[in-house]
Amino acid sequence: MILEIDNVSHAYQGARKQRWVLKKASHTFAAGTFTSILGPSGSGKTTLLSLASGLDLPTEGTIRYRGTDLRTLGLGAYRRKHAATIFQSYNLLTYMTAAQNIRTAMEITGHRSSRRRAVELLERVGITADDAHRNVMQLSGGQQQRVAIARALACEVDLLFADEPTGNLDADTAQGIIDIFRELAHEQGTCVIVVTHSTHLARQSDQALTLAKGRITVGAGNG
Ligand SMILES: Nc1ncnc2c1ncn2[C@@H]1O[C@H](COP(=O)(O)OP(=O)(O)OP(=O)(O)O)[C@@H](O)[C@H]1O
Repeated sequence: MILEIDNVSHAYQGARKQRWVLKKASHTFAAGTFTSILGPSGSGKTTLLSLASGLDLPTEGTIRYRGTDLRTLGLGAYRRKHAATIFQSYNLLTYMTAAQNIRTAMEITGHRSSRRRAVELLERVGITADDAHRNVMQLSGGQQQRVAIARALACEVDLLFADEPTGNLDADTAQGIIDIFRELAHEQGTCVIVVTHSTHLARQSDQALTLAKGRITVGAGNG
């Protein structure tokens, strides 16, 4: 298994006491699968994603990448080498062009920065060569989302996380993004894990999980 969430509990410190958001959540994820995670607002989906993508360590329990505890692997190394995340807000560098954003990600993750490869990756997600050289702030929300996906592809990792990737997009653009995720999982063997409120997206994933009461259950549930 590429990723194991093993009895993970997570608490945030409140004014007076700790508030447990995850309570002994467990699940294992295989390479080459596209998984959606549904659940009511506030159920801890983003928290689970941030732990699984190595932004923070769980209060209790273990997360393993190919059998190794992330504590042993180191969160920084895990994020650089194995896990890419597409955030709700895209987190693009706003003073750069789309291609420059991709090249920066290549440099940060230790890949050779190449203008040609950056444009290739952008074209793969439907950004034209012309748009690749425009400042990202001149692109639409859907295009910025695609740039964020191309940036994740540039990292050449085998785990891809996305938080509400189709939330602000029209139906056609959203479908294009879902198709990219399916292709990445099924043709490149990437493990794609997406947090969403969209049952349309969940129906097209290989596996829908629901987070409720701090635990993960298999199936789309009522979330
Ligand atoms: N950094 C933090 N500090 C304290 N509490 C937090 C923090 N992040 C999240 N929470 C709380 O943890 C709970 C779960 O939040 P989380 O964002 O993980 O839920 P979610 O399922 O992703 O919600 P949504 O669907 O609305 O995005 C919420 O009650 C939230 O207020």
